Amino acid sequence: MNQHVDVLLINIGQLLTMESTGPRAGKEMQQLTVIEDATVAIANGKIAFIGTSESAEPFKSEKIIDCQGKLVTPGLVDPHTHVVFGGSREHEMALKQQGVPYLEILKQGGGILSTVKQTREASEDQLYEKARFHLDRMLSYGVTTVEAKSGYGLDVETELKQLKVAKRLHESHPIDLVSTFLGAHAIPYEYKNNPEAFLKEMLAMLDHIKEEELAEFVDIFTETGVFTVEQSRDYLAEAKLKGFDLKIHADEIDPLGGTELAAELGAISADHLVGASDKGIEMLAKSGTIAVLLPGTTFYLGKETFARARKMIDEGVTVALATDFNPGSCPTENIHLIMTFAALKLKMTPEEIWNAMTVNAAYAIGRGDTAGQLVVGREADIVIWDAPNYLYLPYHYGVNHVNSVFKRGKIVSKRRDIIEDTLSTKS
Ligand SMILES: N=CN[C@@H](CCC(=O)O)C(=O)O
Ligand SMILES: [Zn+2]
Repeated sequence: MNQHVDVLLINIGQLLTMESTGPRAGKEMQQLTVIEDATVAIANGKIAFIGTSESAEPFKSEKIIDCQGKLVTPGLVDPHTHVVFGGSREHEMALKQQGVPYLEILKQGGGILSTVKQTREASEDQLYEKARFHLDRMLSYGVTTVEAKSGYGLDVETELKQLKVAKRLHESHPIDLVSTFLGAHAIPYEYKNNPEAFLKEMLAMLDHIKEEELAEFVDIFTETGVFTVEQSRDYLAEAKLKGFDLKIHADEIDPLGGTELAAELGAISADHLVGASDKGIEMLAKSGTIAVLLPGTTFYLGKETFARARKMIDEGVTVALATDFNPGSCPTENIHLIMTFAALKLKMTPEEIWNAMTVNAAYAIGRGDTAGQLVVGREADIVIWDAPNYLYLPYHYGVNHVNSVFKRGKIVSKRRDIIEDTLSTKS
């Protein structure tokens, strides 16, 4: 008897399974399992079959989707975003054009601190609606799992408000959200002359955050004029003792040594890394700390020098890519654009880019076992692309290539009606 499944995707031109037993480091990032002329069967929200059409057993389904030779992949994972925030910062564009540096705007009370003011003023519901709008857009780009940082409160009440919004969105939005506590994102005005006392106040929140399951990771912005390497080390060591995995905004603008610190503390990821030293890169390769690179930010900050992705990969580092979506240094949800930046500015190959946005991105936020791969028995988070092959996305830039997005086997975003759903049986 033909096995009954809920959805059958047939006539897939190219299928990337991204199947992997762990994060892919260095040269392994060149590996890609590509199945030509493939079929995927979905039952109870999970993948029931994946393979060539020829090898597919006869299935029965009320929903057969003819993929018309298109590319099909796992849902993308965005492992570094600041998606919950109030307001916007378009007025900073003119300052940028005049050449005022990012850290100077922050020093003058703008930048992150401007978003802090707007986030403090917003109600929980306002923040929820605004973040939902941005998440809908991310979903439309084929992103099915997202990391979300707090860090625009810099006080107990607003940091908790942001984390609660992320939790509510995780429960209500098709995208899965993974939360990071970034209370140490900047020094608030109230603590201008006493950053240590501020860090203490943020650390005092950790027990409550753990109890209420409001975040899995603790992050800090280690940067000139923000937190020093020494302050970051003490802060993160304490967070680790309290059972949190660690992340660092490391060497984004000035090469202070945040990369080395991330490796030393066994952080799950070190993010940005534009100024990472040779030693830092070597240490990342040894510690297995994932390098989350954010070329959209480097572009938007108007920098000429990008993170040394080639050196990292050549030396055996595990690299992931993310949008860094936020209202200041990278206001875009367009992860396809990040693919193109990764190709042209980081000189990453298409194979490395796909690994960096699926398998490795999932491992960078502790979701390696559930997201970023299409494997029998896993949840069916799948994207059908209006593209003939995986090379096409970094190549044709600046636009949205998604045809349809499935989350747990259900279509949650459908941009084009060219796929025919037919009521029939394939045997
Ligand atoms: N650099 C620190 N944090 C963010 C930017 C936040 C902002 O400018 O609002 C980042 O990752 O780029
Ligand atoms: Zn960030």
